[in-house]
Amino acid sequence: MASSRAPPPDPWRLARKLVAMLWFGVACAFLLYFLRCCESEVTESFSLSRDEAPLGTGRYGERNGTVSVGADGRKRRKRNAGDGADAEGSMKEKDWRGARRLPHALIIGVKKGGTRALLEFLRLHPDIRALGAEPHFFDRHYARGLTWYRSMMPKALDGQIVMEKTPRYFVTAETPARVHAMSRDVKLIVVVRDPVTRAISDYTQIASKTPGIASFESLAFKNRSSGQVDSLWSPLYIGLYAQHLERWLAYFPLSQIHFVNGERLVSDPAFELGRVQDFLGLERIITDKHFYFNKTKGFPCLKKAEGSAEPHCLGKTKGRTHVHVEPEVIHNLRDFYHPHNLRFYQMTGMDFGWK
Ligand SMILES: Nc1ncnc2c1ncn2[C@@H]1O[C@H](COP(=O)(O)OS(=O)(=O)O)[C@@H](OP(=O)(O)O)[C@H]1O
Repeated sequence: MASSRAPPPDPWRLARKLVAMLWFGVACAFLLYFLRCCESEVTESFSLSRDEAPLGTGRYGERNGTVSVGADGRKRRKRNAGDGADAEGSMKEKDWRGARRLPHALIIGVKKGGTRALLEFLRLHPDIRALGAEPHFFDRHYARGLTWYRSMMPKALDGQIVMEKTPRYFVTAETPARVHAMSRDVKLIVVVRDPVTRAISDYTQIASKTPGIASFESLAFKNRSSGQVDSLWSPLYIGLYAQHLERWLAYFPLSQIHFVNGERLVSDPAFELGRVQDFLGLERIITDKHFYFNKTKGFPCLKKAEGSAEPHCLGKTKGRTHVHVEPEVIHNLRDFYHPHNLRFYQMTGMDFGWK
């Protein structure tokens, strides 16, 4: 009688099946990993080819149906009620979805004008992604190329404005042409402050790092007795705003350059922030509700810092006590800057009221 029992399984066949299944599993896992990993790179190379465009057209916002085109033709992310304060947090969660892009806006100066305060305040805006450090790309690291520069930028969603600040850009001769070569549409922001106070602030910082440095009074003049100012001494040279602006105007129209009043950034930060948000084509989200005046610091501070619930003032190197400078020297410098300031007011169409 024939047996009805099935023959025992062939161990080799079983092993081959198992190996094939294992390979299939490994291949699937690899494929999934590869797709996820490369998603941001695909977006990056996409935006790299769009270096000319001020706002790239990465696809994430579009896929979510959250991008609209504004009157200026720029794409904007639509914000839901409640978005804003926690937008940065949610951005961090979704960081892998963003793409690194070249900046759409630059704070190009001036040193000691209040550039850090402006950047810190702007970072509260959910449509701004700002690099914290100063990359010094256009003045020091230009040879590293735009790919390097782009890799320094924080990831941003479609419609978000990427920006950085390097105050030295305003005064370096080669920078305007280089910035223009990156993008003719980039928006430029300059925080200006009374050039005499700015020079003293600059010197105070230099002196804090240079023990034994000569006095401000002796460095400010080529010849103290004749009152001939040394306009090439860096703390004084930076304050020749009209001269520096002229170089930028050879490449960019005035309408593309926004001037922040450094004194008013201290006395009324919400006012200046409102103007900057308008200039950047952003909804006015940063308002006086975000600031309080810290009596100890003597400066406006943030009620809540970016990504935190804690109040935040700028560090010790911002808003420090200036070195004493003889009143007569201050008077001489005011006279020296007077015609330069008038020219600057004329060029910008703004009277900053420096004495
Ligand atoms: N809110 C707030 N808190 C502190 N400091 C403030 C603020 N707003 C503007 N400022 C002024 O910013 C000055 C420093 O300017 P910068 O940030 O451009 O300096 S730097 O070039 O980056 O070194 C700094 O200059 P000094 O007062 O001379 O230290 C401040 O006057």
